[in-house]
Amino acid sequence: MKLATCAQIREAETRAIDAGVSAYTLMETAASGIADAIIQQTDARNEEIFCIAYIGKGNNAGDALSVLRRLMAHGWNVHIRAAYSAEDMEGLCQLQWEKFHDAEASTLTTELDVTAEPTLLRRKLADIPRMPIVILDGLLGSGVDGPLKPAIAELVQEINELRRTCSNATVWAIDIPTGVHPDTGEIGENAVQADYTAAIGCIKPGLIADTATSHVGRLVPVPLNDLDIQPEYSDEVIDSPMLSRLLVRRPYELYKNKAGRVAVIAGSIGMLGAAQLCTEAALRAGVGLVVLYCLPETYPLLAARVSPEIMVKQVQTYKNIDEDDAQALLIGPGLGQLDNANQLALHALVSCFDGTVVLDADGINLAAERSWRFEKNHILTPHPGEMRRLLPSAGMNTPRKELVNSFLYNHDATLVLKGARTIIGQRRQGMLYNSTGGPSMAKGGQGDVLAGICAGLAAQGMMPRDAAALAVYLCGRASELAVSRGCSGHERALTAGDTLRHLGAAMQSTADLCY
Ligand SMILES: NC(=O)C1=CN([C@@H]2O[C@H](COP(=O)(O)OP(=O)(O)OC[C@H]3O[C@@H](n4cnc5c(N)ncnc54)[C@H](O)[C@@H]3O)[C@@H](O)[C@H]2O)[C@@H](O)CC1
Ligand SMILES: [K+]
Repeated sequence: MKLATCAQIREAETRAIDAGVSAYTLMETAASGIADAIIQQTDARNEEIFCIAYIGKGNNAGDALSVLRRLMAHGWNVHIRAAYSAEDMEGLCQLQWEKFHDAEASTLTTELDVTAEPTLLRRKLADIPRMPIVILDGLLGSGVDGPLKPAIAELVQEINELRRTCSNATVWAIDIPTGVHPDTGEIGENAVQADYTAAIGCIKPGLIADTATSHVGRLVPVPLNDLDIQPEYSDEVIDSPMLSRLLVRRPYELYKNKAGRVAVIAGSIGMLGAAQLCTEAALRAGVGLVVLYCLPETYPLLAARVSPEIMVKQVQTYKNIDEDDAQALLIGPGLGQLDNANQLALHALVSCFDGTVVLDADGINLAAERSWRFEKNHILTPHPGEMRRLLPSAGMNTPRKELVNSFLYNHDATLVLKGARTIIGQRRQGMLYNSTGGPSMAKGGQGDVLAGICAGLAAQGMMPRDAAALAVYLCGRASELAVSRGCSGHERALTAGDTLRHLGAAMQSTADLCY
């Protein structure tokens, strides 16, 4: 999904309305997408769900009320906390309030809590049986102007307090977390801490600012096709509509020698698992053949350990690798320190390799130490520490986008700067920001899986930037599915192996255009 400022989205809205689309239709389309996204992402498991909408008085509140009406129709228990009384609501918000009331006539759980003390709400929450709570932040959206007024600021605090104290509460910000500046990402004195932010029609640039990451949480792009946004940025947030074109159906006659081959140099004593994870990840990315090259000291250990589908070849030194058939070469996961001869051999191998080279972990450390030049067919997947080794002169607080730009100034490669909201950069191309994943992935082994998938996709013919974008998105999505489908149950319990085992489900969810 493209990036656009609040002013640009307002212009697009005016153009749409001039072309005959009503503001009400835009709101209903947005709300329908957001409600679908919430239902898709909420781990229902046949439980009842309690939803509280926090509303202001503008169109952002109108969106929240329209979403709430849909969730109520879906059988959820709903409740509203409003900053203002119904008479103060603006046009479309008031209309949505009336529609909500009409729809709600046959149910009994809703009230407009304008004056109620927060303690009443807490008592009410204590009374209801333990069930998942979804909190909607519909306080303020792109119409925000200046510091939050007290009526809004108080409810922001209440949302954050509920999130902090109720382990079963999930906060969904509608369009923007209230208190985060939509265009700059500056965080106000009070700002909602969201688990998900459903971005409507475009991504406001503030949502991908480093400062805003922990307030925005998982970005959920909700398309609004009636808006013809003309962005001045070429940067984009990766979403399933962007990637589904890459997951094409395979020809029936495909066989292993035509499905790509990856050569891997990974693993050392103490880090054998990295080789196991990255080779299996390449296989699961759909590649036909994976060959792992090992030095004599690791050969017997790795040969006994990696998946049976992997070919394991022993070489006395990396100079002896003669690999003409592979379309991708992956170097680095758990590789450890090499002697000088093997370092030189790897440089020579990379320099003459025509396919895609994926460098990760110790592969990056080696390249940084030896000041390798990176070319168009190279993908590097550094975490922030490895990035600092690639750019030793960069300041500690340099924004991540600037780090990527500094690197691309000197190198023609595709750079994947890992972290919350992984960034993918390539010269003369807009930056790509990932939307999937989360803190569940903060664990060893995830990078090995990512590197293996990158190499596996590239070996199947994907361009480096496409392979990197799809790999990053799939790893995040697979991790989310592993947590929500109960394989790891709680975000803390996820392992890289769980991510790997959910790769197929993530591919299907991406092809199905899930949020
Ligand atoms: N642009 C579009 O095409 C669409 C926008 N939609 C929604 O509309 C939202 C924008 O709606 P609005 O322009 O009505 O704006 P908001 O709903 O963000 O809020 C505007 C209201 O908040 C008040 N306000 C502004 N700054 C404040 C502050 N610091 N403290 C307290 N109150 C403050 C204003 O006086 C005004 O009453 C978007 O974020 C999105 O949720 C959707 O309905 C879909 C279509
Ligand atoms: K909001």
